[in-house]
Amino acid sequence: KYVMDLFTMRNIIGPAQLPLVGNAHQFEYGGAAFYRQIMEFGRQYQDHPMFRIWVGIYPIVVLQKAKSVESILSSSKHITKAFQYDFLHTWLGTGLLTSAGEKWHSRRKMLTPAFHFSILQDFCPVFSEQSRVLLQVLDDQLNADGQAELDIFPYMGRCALDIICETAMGCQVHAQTEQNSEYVASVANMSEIVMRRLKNPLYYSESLFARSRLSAEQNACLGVMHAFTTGVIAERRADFAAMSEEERRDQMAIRRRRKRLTFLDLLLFESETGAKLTDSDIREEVDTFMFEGHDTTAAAMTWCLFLLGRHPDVQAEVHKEIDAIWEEGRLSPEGHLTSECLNQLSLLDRCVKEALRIYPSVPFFGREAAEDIEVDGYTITAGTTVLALATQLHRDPEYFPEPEKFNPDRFLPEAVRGRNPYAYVPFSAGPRNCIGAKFAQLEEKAVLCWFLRHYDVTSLQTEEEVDPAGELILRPAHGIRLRVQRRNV
Ligand code: HEM
Repeated sequence: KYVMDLFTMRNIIGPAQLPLVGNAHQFEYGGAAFYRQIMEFGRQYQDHPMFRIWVGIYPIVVLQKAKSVESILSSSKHITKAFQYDFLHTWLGTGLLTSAGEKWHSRRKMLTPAFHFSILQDFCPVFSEQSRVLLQVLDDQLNADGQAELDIFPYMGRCALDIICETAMGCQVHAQTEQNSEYVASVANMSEIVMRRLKNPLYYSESLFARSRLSAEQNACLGVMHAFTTGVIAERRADFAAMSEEERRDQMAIRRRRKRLTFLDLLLFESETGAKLTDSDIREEVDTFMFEGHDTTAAAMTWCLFLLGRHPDVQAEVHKEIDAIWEEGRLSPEGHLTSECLNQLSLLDRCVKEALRIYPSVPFFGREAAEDIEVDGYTITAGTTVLALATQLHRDPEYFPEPEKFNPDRFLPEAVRGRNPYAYVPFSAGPRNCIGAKFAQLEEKAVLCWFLRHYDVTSLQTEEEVDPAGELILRPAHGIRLRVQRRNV
């Protein structure tokens, strides 16, 4: 296979490789340096629809143009994740993100209703309540002038964790008030470990990896993360078990009618009735949604605040748009932001989209070519790992002139009209797109709306200083330092 791959890949441009080692000896060890390196490859080969790298004997074809990405993402054939996702199995099992075939199809069908638009509206009060907790926590950090300088990323991580636990799992973990970030920190470590493994072909062997220091670190992270998710399931299961059979069915009937079936309730319900999910089936989905549902939005909100802190003119306009909600009395009678309010925040919406263009929370995602594919005149053979590099794709000057510039107007309706939809894919696209995309966008806007209603932000780092680290999530390697100043509202 290796020799065949060497032959078929010969036409695809990429850095010179060594026999058997490929480019592995060149890969930078740290996440931030690796991100810079991959982006540099992208720039070097920007006139090509793709480039290839070799991790030992395994080729990876990196797609960085809308048309080449389209040929993979739009197809219902190439929906199996690249074999490198197997490195996530000890953590996420074969939950929705990592599963394939019939298992993926049936789970996707089962879980889609839990993120239906009508349910999202019910989550809005939670978004507001948890944002208020965030404001209290931040207020405690302010000095007498109502000011503080802090790294905002961990605060966003804990806020997003509280939100996903309450909305999807129906349980409160109080990560914000108890400053409990052991789970959040373990997710960050795990993400780094998986990336280190991905870059080192020796660690593709389970037995070699099991003997490494990295594997011991991974086990420690898994202990923390699985204990956390097991606790969440146990709490919800106890509530569930306390009900009689009839009550349970009634509860489900009531919730279904009101369309308020939380994600975890749905799994527990299915475990007792239809699909007969086992405990480990439930755990892998809870692990998957807990990770995908908090780390991605935390990074997205953080990067958006960083960019607004770099562009005070745009921030001033966002403040005006947000203040109008309070001035015109558009909050719900309970004082929450409603989905209608949030849908009217068109400038904030464009800022969120533009931030996801420059700093997509999921910087790359991979598929296995299900059959030989012709892409822009190149043949990619069946079984090859294909990677969509969102960070580079989103910087294609054909669609985004002056790509490094923060310009929310790129997402005005007239600018979007006619643009190839595959030029911008922060939530991936096609059948295996992000199931939580709408949830994420609403949550981001709600939290940012509360945040910016109460604070002015100034970024204390420049774009050159923030150093994004390209791991499973695009996280700021040294945090995002902001000066927050309480507003007079
Ligand atoms: C700004 C926030 C988010 C971004 C940028 C994002 C992005 C993505 C991307 C790019 C993928 C495809 C990954 C791949 O193919 O490897 C994905 C898949 C997924 N996302 Fe998100 N996501 C976000 C928020 C969320 C939230 C809030 C949830 C859950 C509530 C979620 C749950 C999932 C799941 C379960 C998948 C796998 C879907 C499947 O394969 O069928 N994501 N997301």
